[in-house]
Amino acid sequence: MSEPTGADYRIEKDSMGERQIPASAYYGIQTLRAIENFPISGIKPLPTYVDACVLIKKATAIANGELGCIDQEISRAIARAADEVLAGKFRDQFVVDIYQAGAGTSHHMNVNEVLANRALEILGDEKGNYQRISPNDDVNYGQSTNDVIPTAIRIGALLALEHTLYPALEAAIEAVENKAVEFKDIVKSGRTHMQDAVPVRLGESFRAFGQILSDHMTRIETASLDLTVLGLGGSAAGTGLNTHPQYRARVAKILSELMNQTLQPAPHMMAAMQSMAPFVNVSGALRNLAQDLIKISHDLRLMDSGPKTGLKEIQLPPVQPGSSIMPGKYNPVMAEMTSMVCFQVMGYDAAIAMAASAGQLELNVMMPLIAYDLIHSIEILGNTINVLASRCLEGIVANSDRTRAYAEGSLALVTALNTHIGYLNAAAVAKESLDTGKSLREIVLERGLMSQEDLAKVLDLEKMSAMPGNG
Ligand SMILES: N[C@@H](CC(=O)O)C(=O)O
Repeated sequence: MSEPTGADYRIEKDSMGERQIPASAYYGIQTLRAIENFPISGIKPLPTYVDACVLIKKATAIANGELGCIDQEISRAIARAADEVLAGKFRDQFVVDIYQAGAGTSHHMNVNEVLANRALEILGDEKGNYQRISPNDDVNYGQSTNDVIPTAIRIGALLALEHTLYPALEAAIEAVENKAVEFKDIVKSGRTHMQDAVPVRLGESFRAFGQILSDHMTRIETASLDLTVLGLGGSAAGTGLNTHPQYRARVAKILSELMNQTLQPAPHMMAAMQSMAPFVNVSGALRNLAQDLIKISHDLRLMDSGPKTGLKEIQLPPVQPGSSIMPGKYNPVMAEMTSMVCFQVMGYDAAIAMAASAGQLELNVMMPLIAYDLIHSIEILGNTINVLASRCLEGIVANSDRTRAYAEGSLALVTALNTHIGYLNAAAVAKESLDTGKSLREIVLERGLMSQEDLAKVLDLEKMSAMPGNG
């Protein structure tokens, strides 16, 4: 980065020396060094992660102000600066690459510097006058990256779940449950091993999707309970050095109020700071959802395959021309995109697992990777499920003639004859039907295995495909 010139810069000083900082910048010298050290991915911190860090800084400023650890006026200025960032201002000032200093110290100092400089301006002072408000001594009073960042990952994940994933899952569940009702009488051939199996109802296939998704939502909600237990107040190593005795409880209470969610201090700060288990747990629940979502999106693609040479049991809503060369082609693009996002979530989960296992003694320095991968996982899954619901699931149309024809022609219907003519006789009927093209009905009657009347009762597709209790 080239140094700014003339009145365009201010001089800031840290333990390594002096540097020129662009006069307009709210970040400071430690952020500048991190920008230079980590030109890695070009990916800046996720807005939700910035929100999480800034919410924590607001809570710590209020707690430390109330406890007399920092000046009241400074506490109020930091809290106001935090509110401005939360309202969307200064977002371009959070600039450190996601692959950065272990533990997240660079991003953390970026947050401390932006809030200190904006708080200085709020008090009518100049940016960079750290004698008055210091990023380290005031904004970061009684805190360390080591307790702030694991807390920020918790808060960021909770925000992302609440704002993105849960509403999307609710919309998708509602969409497939509506389809379950709409398709309740539509009989289709079941398929196991990708071979003809006994008939089912298309509506039940969608009811199953709904149940699968709502079970995942419960699993994720259960896993996320761990995120509400905070190591904030442990400072550098979990002992709480430099914190007021009442700080832990007070900051958790203030953060709970800001989040409108019950958060509590961990029974053992060191454990909550060192162990990444809560993140692995949530990520595992996301991976689990992703795996079933892949299954569902693949099922949709299979059932929609065609239009002339595939199953075409359902029609997914066409949302864009599919081909750059083949006219009139509409591809199941929403389902395709869903699978890709799910693979990414599974990749993030593998990276999170490796990072989580790399803690040493008092700290796991791999937290920046966990922060990005976990929050991004939640958000891309949420965004995916949201558009999958509105642009695909809600508009699915059944091709009931096609499903009926497949179901009627399926050899697996002989399964219903097992209890009447025995498995071996039924297998012989199926084989003859496959070899000769004659219908199952015809062969059973020819062989005198059942009366026409009994056969009609047994080969009743509606009865065969009914779920117990659903008629
Ligand atoms: N991660 C730092 C602490 C901090 O940045 O506050 C360390 O343990 O050295």
